[in-house]
Amino acid sequence: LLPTSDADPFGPEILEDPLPFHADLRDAGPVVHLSRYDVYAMGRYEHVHAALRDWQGFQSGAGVGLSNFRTEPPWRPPSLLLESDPPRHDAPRRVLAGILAPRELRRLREGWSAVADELVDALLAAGDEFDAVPALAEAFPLRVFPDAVGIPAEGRENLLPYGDFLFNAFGPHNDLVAAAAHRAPELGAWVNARCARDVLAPDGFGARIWAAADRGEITAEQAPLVVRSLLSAGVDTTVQALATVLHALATHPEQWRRLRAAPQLARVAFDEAIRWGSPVQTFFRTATTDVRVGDTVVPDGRKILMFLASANHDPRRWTDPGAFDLSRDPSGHLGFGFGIHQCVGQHVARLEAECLLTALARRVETIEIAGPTRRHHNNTMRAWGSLPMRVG
Ligand code: HEM
Ligand SMILES: CC(C)Cc1ccc(C(=O)O)cc1
Repeated sequence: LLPTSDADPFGPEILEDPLPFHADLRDAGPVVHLSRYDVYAMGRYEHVHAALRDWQGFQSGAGVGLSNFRTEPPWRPPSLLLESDPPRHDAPRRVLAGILAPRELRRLREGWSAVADELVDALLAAGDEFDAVPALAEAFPLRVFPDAVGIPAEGRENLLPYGDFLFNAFGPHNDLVAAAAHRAPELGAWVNARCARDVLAPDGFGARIWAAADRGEITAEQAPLVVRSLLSAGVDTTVQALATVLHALATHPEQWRRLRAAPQLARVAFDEAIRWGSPVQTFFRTATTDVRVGDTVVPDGRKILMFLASANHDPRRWTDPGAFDLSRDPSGHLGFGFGIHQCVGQHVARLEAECLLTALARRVETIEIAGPTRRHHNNTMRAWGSLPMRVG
């Protein structure tokens, strides 16, 4: 018998605190029918992991949001990576994986570390209390990533509302989407204009995508869409992942002390925070045939909602999943996805985190929450609106 629930995972109660719902979802079985949206939800590590591996059975080409591209027009031209299946997915993925490979990022490390050091020094000079969301989690990615892509300086403040709308748009057309829908056309036009070859700096990620088109690895028509993928996925995600790791360290002093004693733990701290907090909470796949999950058959064409955050707390896979623990090996977490669509920008994110956390660990002895924290609700992202912080 297929368990069913009328819960609303995109409503304010669950967006504010999803953990009880995740526990109920895992306990109910491998698949639960969500009657409110007529979709199939998976919360256990084993099944989310298996579905992400099985790109033939669980496709991305019909969109990774609630909207089914087989029946509804997407609000923007589909991504050649995120919303594509092989073979269309292959060349754009290969190009971007090459440009964002760890060895290609080495040239950025020195400059990004210097920006992180400067940012932390300036913050400490201004006082010992600040809101870590604007002052660190937003400021650092916005200082280094748009430059690395090579977009012009003006208007970069559009990147965050564009991302917020994009991540809301993967969910239902609820109040969160309605509140920002009026800005979508203007934000979309602004982002699209920054994917054109002539506005991109000669040595950034964007120019390297266009150079791949010159070499025939992708077409000239595909190049701007691949640049758009960077501007879509590369900002809000790292902002909220940095906010997540800063909140985790500020609320776990013993883990902060371990990081200070060994700053090389910065990368483990970041991945453990992504497992523990899962800034990207959910996204969908679409069944390409009648697919079996556990003893349930999900019919062809139906949407499957994958709860990465629940899988990252599944006690069948993790010991004491609720603990934020730098001695744990977080590898295998699903916070970057898994399989052919696994985050192609994860090394960029890890380098940003390493630079910022190392700068902090070297300059600050204690960090703690200094006032009421506030969540920012989004249909896909677990986000912080405000993290008042005190450093010592
Ligand atoms: C900590 C920060 C980040 C998190 C948590 C994150 C999370 C994810 C996840 C879960 C996926 C898989 C989506 C799916 O399977 O449908 C993904 C894919 C992707 N990410 Fe990230 N991401 C992060 C940072 C970045 C950055 C910095 C970039 C660009 C530089 C980026 C670019 C992409 C792209 C282009 C895809 C699509 C890959 C494909 O479909 O082949 N992400 N990301
Ligand atoms: C977690 C993912 C949904 C983040 C993401 C967003 C957008 C794109 C794109 O290719 O536009 C890729 C990845």
